[in-house]
Amino acid sequence: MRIARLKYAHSDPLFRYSGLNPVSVSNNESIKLILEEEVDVAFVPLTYASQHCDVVNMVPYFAVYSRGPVLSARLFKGSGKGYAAIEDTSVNAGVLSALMGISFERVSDPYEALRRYEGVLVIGDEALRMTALGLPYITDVGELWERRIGKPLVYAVMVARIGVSVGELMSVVNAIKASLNSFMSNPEPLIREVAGRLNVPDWVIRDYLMKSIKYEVNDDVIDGINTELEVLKLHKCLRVLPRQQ
Ligand SMILES: C=C(O[C@@H]1C=C(C(=O)O)C=C[C@H]1O)C(=O)O
Repeated sequence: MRIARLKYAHSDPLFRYSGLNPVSVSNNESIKLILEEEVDVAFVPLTYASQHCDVVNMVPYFAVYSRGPVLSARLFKGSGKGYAAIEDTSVNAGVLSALMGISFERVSDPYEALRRYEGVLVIGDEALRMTALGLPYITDVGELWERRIGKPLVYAVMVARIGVSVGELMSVVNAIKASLNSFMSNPEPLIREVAGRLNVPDWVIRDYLMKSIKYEVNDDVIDGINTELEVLKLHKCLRVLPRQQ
């Protein structure tokens, strides 16, 4: 099976020890690879999964979500007017639009944007670097969601193109499960590896991968997804594959 992972640090525990060889892509690219049939399985933002529910099913074992401060999705405080977001966000931008009633211009350089806007939404590894620098922020999206909604905030879901082999899919699920188990049983080597790559202190990645980001899908996560689709005004058409016994 051809597989796409998200390029951000949150997905390292899912794949680092999996033995799989996924292509590593941005949020916006991940759904394109599915639509172009370049990959069969991918982690994609919940927004795009729901917008393409005619093409994909959700695979209900792993997702990328948080319960509380996420560290990697923050509206950083700038010194100008209005709000901007980097290009590769739809989930976090949708959440802030829905909960704060704000809209975003799009920017490619978040540091430059801090001079021009009063708030700049940054996600992913660059947001972790800004968090590590202690840059002031208006809100952490995971923290805001927890306070206002009180359910899991799901950023990315695992999807498979409709019609792919369930047997092959389950071997991918098992490989990801094995990777997560390896990480959890001895987290420090990967924490150090990721911290070195991002050039941030180990504690930031330890907090991020051990406390902020969660992976395991359960009924609360499915319920959180349904609430999130309502809040973001997205279609509730995404089918969830039955779990194999
Ligand atoms: C929490 C994060 O999740 C990412 C943010 C997303 C978004 O804002 O659209 C979508 C999927 C995730 O890759 C992050 O990278 O900061």
